Amino acid sequence: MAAKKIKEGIYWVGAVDWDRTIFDELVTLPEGTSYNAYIVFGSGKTALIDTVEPLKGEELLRNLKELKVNRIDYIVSNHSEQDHSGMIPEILKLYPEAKVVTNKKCKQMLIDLLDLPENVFQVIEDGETLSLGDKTLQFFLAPWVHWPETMFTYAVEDKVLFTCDFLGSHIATSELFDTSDENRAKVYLETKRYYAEIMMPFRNFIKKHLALIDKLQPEILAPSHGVVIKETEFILNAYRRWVSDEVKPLVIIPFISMHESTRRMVDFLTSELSKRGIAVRPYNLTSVDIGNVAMDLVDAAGVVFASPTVLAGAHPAIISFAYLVNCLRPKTKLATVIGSYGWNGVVTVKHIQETLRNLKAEWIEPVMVKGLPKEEDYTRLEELADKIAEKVREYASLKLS
Ligand SMILES: Cc1cc2nc3c(=O)[nH]c(=O)nc-3n(C[C@H](O)[C@H](O)[C@H](O)COP(=O)(O)O)c2cc1C
Repeated sequence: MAAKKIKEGIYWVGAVDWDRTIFDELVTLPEGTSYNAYIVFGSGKTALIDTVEPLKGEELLRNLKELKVNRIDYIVSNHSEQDHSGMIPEILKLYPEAKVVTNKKCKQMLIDLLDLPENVFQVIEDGETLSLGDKTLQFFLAPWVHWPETMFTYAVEDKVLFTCDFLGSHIATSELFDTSDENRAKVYLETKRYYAEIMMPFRNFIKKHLALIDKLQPEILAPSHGVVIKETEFILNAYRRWVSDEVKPLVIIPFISMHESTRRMVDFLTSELSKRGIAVRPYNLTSVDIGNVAMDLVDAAGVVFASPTVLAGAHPAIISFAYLVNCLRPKTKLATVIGSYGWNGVVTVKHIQETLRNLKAEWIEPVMVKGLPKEEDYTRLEELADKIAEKVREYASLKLS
């Protein structure tokens, strides 16, 4: 994709990965992705802000050539992960006069990850500025979105904030900005997916970073994946909702069933919750896109883990999912377990609860059934639906922060 102008003297020079389907060997990419690098031409100096995934490095080099960039004074590194930093060694070869501008932690990580030598760095502190002549860059440490060394770079006069992974989305597009109506829904969805999969564990750090952005009042948010954002409030408001403690009256039921017993319980509970006016979404974990479940976890009030007992514990697919939920630390307020067993179902409940030790949710009494659910088991599920519905209403009506 050719270089694109953002403002006078500021250009997108990144790369678009149209057909990438998975990231970190974990996260699916229904819309592909992009690696956004930017160049800022001041009257005196030129700064490149982040680079791209080395597999797409040719695209970055082509864009620099197209813009006739014959000197780079600074390579600003907002984040040391290789999809943004991986081309720094190549850029240093082509522009040996350049200094890598970053914070102390990021410097060490770049040395560790890319084997860069000590002498290429210029270390900055939180809030420090760097003059490019008629343009100024200011750096703000923004730890844990999503690594400890992450930071933002602000083009002060132009009011463009380069946030690296923060506020990003995995979208491959030829559109630089998010302005078209058709694009809006996609940007919202993919930004939510990105938040759910990458940023959600860092909710409390993000609250602080949003407060900083409120102070800066940038006109443009330029993340390192997906579209560049002109309608800043559209994305910032979404983030504000996601990181708040408010939940929606939604219950998700991730489930596995080998011989249909657990599935019958899931179908029945789904219907009973729906009858009680609670939004509910069962997810069969054998075929689901985990990103979709993660998006619901952003604001669901409750999760019901539904599993058969297998070899003295829960089904491994449920445990694998529960492990992920434990890492993502959603704000889910209540949780419970349902499922079927042959001779001992207690172990299943314990296995799931132990896996979810980071989840700060209220645990509701589980319903475990021997074999297929019978009349009295359906009655227990009705009672469970009553309890869940009552609690969900209570939690979803609270304005917690
Ligand atoms: C491979 C396998 C291992 C099992 N291990 C246990 C077990 O350790 N403890 C137990 O109580 N039941 C065990 N069972 C029995 C199932 O939990 C029981 O059949 C249950 O009703 C299956 O639920 P489903 O129909 O939702 O798959 C096992 C079943 C299978 C197929």
